[in-house]
Amino acid sequence: MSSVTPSLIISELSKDLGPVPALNNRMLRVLDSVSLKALPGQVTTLLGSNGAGKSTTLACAQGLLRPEGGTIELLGQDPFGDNPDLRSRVGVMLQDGGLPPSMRPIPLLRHVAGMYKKPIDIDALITRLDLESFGSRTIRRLSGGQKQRVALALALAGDPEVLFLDEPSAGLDPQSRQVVFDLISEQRDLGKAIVLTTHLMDDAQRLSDYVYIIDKGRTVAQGTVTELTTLAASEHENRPVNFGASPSLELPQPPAGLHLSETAPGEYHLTGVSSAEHLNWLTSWWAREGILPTHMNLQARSLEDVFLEFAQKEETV
Ligand SMILES: Nc1ncnc2c1ncn2[C@@H]1O[C@H](COP(=O)(O)OP(=O)(O)OP(=O)(O)O)[C@@H](O)[C@H]1O
Repeated sequence: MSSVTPSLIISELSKDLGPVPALNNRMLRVLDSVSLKALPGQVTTLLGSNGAGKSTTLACAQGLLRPEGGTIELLGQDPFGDNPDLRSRVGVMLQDGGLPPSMRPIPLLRHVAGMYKKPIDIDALITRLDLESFGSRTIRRLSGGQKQRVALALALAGDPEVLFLDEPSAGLDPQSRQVVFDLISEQRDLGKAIVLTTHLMDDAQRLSDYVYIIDKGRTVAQGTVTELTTLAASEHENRPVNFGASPSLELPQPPAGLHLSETAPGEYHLTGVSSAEHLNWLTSWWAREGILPTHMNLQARSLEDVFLEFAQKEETV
């Protein structure tokens, strides 16, 4: 990571919640040594399954939940300290919305914006998020996706330096999702530090500058999407190759660890590829037999592959 001053630094965070009846009313350790940094001008993503501890991490980072251990520095300050100005520099979109059910979205948004010294251009935001299309309804009558859009608008109202977005695309239709993604990217380009949570690999892959994979309350991996996908490729050793050639080729016996098959007439699939030698074996066979493939690709690993491997690895530890 670069030498830019992080907007958020979390070190060795631990948090207990409960008491939990299923644990004889003992407390449950939901965060265990989570550390992360979020830089301005970047989308930092906490990626993890349901219950991994993402929302709890965000709640601690915002000063809403006091941790049992570890330190948090938000815009250089202690989020639990007496610093009223800090709140106005941070925008929050909670998972459950936390919106007042009897209010209408637009008056609420204007009211909230009025509380900030330098609010964002509210009219432009209303248009971008198409809030007018359901503006006459109270919040309790809005759909889940409509509430999400209102919650995002409220988070942006004060033109904050740091944005905490808990599952920002949950429940959105494809069009609204695109609008939300565009808004997040624009805020990032304006230099805001965006910390978002998701369990959706596609969202993480599309939006993130830096990803922390959280599993069972621990940070199990971190890096840019490229770093994570290439790291896992070298560690876990399987980059399948697909190629097309004449149908029903006589397939040679590949070296140990590789498996070659014809998946459809003229379509072939080689799994277990983990080194240049494996590709050399493949192309040597082609050269020997005079095979010129019609197409070939080395299957890129997705964040999902990486995520599943880390989650599996944790289970077997
Ligand atoms: N008040 C509570 N008492 C006991 N356990 C709790 C409480 N709140 C949350 N938990 C537990 O803490 C763990 C982490 O929850 P958290 O909401 O942080 O996960 P998450 O990663 O945000 O999940 P999701 O993607 O489902 O929102 C879960 O196992 C959850 O059941």
